[in-house]
Amino acid sequence: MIELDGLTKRFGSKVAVDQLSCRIKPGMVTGFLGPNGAGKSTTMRMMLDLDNPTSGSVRIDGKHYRELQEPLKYIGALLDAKSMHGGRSAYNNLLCLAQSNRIPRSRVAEVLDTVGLTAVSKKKSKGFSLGMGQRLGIASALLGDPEILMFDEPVNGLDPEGIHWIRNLMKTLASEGRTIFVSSHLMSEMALTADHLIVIGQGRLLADTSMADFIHQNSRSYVRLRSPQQERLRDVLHAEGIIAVESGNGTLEIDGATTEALGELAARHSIVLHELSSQRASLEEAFMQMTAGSVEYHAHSERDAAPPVGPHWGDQWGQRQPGAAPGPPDSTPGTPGGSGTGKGA
Ligand SMILES: Nc1ncnc2c1ncn2[C@@H]1O[C@H](COP(=O)(O)OP(=O)(O)OP(=O)(O)O)[C@@H](O)[C@H]1O
Repeated sequence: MIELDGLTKRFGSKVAVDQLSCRIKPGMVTGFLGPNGAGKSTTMRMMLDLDNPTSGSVRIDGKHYRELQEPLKYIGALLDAKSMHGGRSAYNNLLCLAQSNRIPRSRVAEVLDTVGLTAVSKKKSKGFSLGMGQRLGIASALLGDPEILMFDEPVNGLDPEGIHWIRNLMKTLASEGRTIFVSSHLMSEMALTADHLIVIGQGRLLADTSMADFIHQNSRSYVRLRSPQQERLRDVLHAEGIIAVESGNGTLEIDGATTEALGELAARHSIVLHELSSQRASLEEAFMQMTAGSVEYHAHSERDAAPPVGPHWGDQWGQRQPGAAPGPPDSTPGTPGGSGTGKGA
C-alpha cells in the first residue's frame, strides 16, 4: 500500500503537485492518468525519494522510502528507460543493482529471461532501442521481486507485441497480490489495463475511482440524427422540449432520448431521416473533457478558436472543484474534444 498525504511540490512559483492525497492498494493495477505536465513523474519521483516534497508525505507500507532497507525488495520502479549505464552490458547493469541490494546473482538471468533480453544480455545498453531500454528498465524494477511496482509510461517505445506483453505482465503481477502503479496520458491504454484510476490535472486530484465506475459514469450515450429537413426537425424537437446539439456535417446529437422515440416523432411529422443511430462517446473523450481545464500546452486550430455556442457536455468538469468526485455526464450533449462548436437547436 502506498499512501500520499497532502503531497505538494513547488519548483519556484510553479506548483507541480498540489495537495495530493490518495491510497494505492495492493492486488490491482492503479492507473495514474493526467495530460502532459500534470505532475505524474514528479509525484513518482517523490515516492522514490528522488525529489523532496515541499510539504506532505509519502508512506510505503507505513514507512518513508528512506527507512526501507534494501528498497529494491519493497518497491521496483521504471521511471526513465535511459537511466542505465550505457557503457555496461544489460547483464552488468542489473548485476550492479543486484549486488548493492544483496539480491542473488541468479535473479539477474531470471529477470532478463522474463523481459525477453537473454539473447542480448552481453550487449552494451547504449546500443539498445527505446523498446529494449524499456524492457531493461522493467527488468531492473523486477529484480528485487518487490511487492510494489511503479511504471512511468511503460509502453512508450514498445511495439504492439511489447505493449501486449507489458499489459499482461502488469495484470499477472497484480493478480499475485502486488501493488501496481502505472502512469499514462492515454485513457484508452488505461481502460485495457487498470482496475482503478487516479486522475490528476495541474498537480491536483481530479478523480480517484474504480475503472468500472469511470466507464459507467463517462460512457455517455446519445442519439445522432441527420435529416434533409433539418430546420423542420429542429422546430419539432424544440416544440417537444428536446435539446439537440449540432455536431457538424448536418447531424444533431441528443442525450436522454431513445432512437425509437425520436424515430416515431419524426414519422408523426413526416420528416425524412437519413440517419437515426445510437452512439456511445469514448472514454478518451471523457478524459479529455475532465482534464480540459488543466492541459498545460494546447494546440490551437481555427475550430478551437471559435467561441463556444450553446450548452456543452464537458462544462461540468471545468466547473468542478479539485478533489471532488466525478459526477455522471449531464444531459447536455456536445462535440468530441472540447472544442465548443456545439449549437443549441
Ligand atoms: N525540475 C523541475 N524544475 C522546474 N519545473 C519542473 C521540474 N520538473 C517538473 N517541472 C514542471 O512541473 C510540472 C509537472 O511535470 P511532470 O514531469 O511531473 O509532469 P508529467 O505529468 O509527468 O508530464 P509528462 O506526461 O509530460 O511526462 C510541469 O509543468 C513541469 O514543467
